[in-house]
Amino acid sequence: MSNKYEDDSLALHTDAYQINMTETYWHDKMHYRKAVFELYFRKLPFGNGYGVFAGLEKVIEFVKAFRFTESDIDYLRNVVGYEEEFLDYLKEIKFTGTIRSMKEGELVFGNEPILQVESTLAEAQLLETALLNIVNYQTLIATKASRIKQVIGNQKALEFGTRRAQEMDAAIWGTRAAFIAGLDSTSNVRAGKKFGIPISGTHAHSMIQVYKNDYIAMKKYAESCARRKNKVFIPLVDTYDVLRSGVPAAIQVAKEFEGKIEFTGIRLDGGDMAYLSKKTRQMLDQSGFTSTQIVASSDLDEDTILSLKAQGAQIDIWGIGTKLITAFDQPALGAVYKIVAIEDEHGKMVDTIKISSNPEKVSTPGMKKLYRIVNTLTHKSEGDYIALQEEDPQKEGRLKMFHPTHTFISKYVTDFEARSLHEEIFVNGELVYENPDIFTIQAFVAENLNLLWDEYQRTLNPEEYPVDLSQKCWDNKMRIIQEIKEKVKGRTSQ
Ligand SMILES: Nc1ncnc2c1ncn2[C@@H]1O[C@H](COP(=O)(O)OP(=O)(O)OP(=O)(O)O)[C@@H](O)[C@H]1O
Ligand SMILES: O=P(O)(O)OC[C@H]1O[C@H](OP(=O)(O)OP(=O)(O)O)[C@H](O)[C@@H]1O
Ligand SMILES: O=C(O)c1cccnc1
Repeated sequence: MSNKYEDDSLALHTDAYQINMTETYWHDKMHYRKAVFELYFRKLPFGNGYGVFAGLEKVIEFVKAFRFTESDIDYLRNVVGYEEEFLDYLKEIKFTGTIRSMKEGELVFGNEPILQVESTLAEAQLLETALLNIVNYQTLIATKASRIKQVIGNQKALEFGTRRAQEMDAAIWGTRAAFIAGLDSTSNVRAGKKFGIPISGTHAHSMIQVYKNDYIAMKKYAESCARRKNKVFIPLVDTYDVLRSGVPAAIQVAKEFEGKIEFTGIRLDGGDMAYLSKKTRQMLDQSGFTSTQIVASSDLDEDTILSLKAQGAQIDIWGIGTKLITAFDQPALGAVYKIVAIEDEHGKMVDTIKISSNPEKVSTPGMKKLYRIVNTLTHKSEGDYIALQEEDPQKEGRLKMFHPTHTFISKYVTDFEARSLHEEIFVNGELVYENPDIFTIQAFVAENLNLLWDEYQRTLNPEEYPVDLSQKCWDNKMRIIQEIKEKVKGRTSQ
């Protein structure tokens, strides 16, 4: 081992600047002031019409365990040399605040708070990097998986990506995110054990290469399948020649082992999979194996799957690896963590804002609540609605919803239910929320998608889903922007 520190606590899984800022606040006696931060992204990934939130389970694990260990303190002393009293303060720090969050599997859109941290300034600041790290990755993968699932429909999808994932944690948590967004199983056995995700597995080309012959390898494999409880036999048929060797060998072995194995499928991993799957289907059917399914894998994503389906490929099950687990076409979600309110010297909460020349990047100040406005006649969502904490949109008989930058785009909604999208996860440092099991979360995603019109769900050029501010929230934002402009003007004219 290249280091002399005995543990690897996660409190240091942060950017150095977070500790630098915390030290400044501590020295200035600002560290204990109450602050509110919000985590959100601005733009949906992959041009998708919605995102699927994942990451809360790991956020809970992280916050629960958040403590600097002796060796963390030693390390900070040795490499930065922070003053001892500050290190003493860090030694004692743990999370004492409140976290509100969307539930895992909730649909999420740009510019709405996924998660809010209300705590001391120091604690809230020190959580930033890890929270973003977790939510950015898992939400990205869940969203990619949901796109793939849109195209696959009711057919089965198997997650195969571990070998290509950006390291071990990404494989484990990525496959969990993919499962909650609608995939059916994982090839990662540890993820199966850790999260209860169903596991599945066929075999690799190497096994055929070892025996140098499709028929002999498949026969040996069938013998071992026959010894297993589930008896499942899914040979890979494309090592040498799909139609002349792989499929005929699989059929021959399946006939010889009839009653001893379950010939549930064959796997195709290359070549022209539209053509090969159609021919394979014919061969299986002609041999009486009409219920044996065709599994396809090989660099699949929503585009290749859509194209294969359009070509009439006879594929029943899709194995998806690299392009899903690495979010190949967009490797990062840009979620940010912004302070929206801070306690002043009189104990009063004051709203804060970050101005940008790009209107879409100006943060929305204040402590806010997030609602999904569900039309009670159509049972579809009219959009999401961000209101100030003291407001209750459900009390409005006629709710005005308008676009926060193009305000002339507006509508009134009358028959609606304003569903609050935030749950309390921690209250005053206590964990008060129990995350549901992964099957419940998966069902929750499907339920949530039912609330969205198809126009928001298509994978290509979906309609923009409304995420609106209440009039009061919008007025508050404009007032604060105006105040800041006045202040800046005052300074430049001095
Ligand atoms: N009929 C098809 N239409 C569109 N895309 C296809 C079709 N058949 C296969 N593909 C996709 O084309 C790509 C195939 O690329 P490539 O030819 O490099 O791989 P391969 O045939 O699997 O070869 P190998 O097995 O040697 O890696 C994969 O992404 C695969 O999913
Ligand atoms: O293509 P992906 O979507 O990433 O799916 C996973 C891939 O991993 C395996 O290939 P690999 O070449 O690693 O091993 P093999 O010898 O089993 O083909 C498998 O055959 C898939 O092609
Ligand atoms: O079980 C499989 O077929 C599998 C697993 C991981 C990667 N590729 C294929």
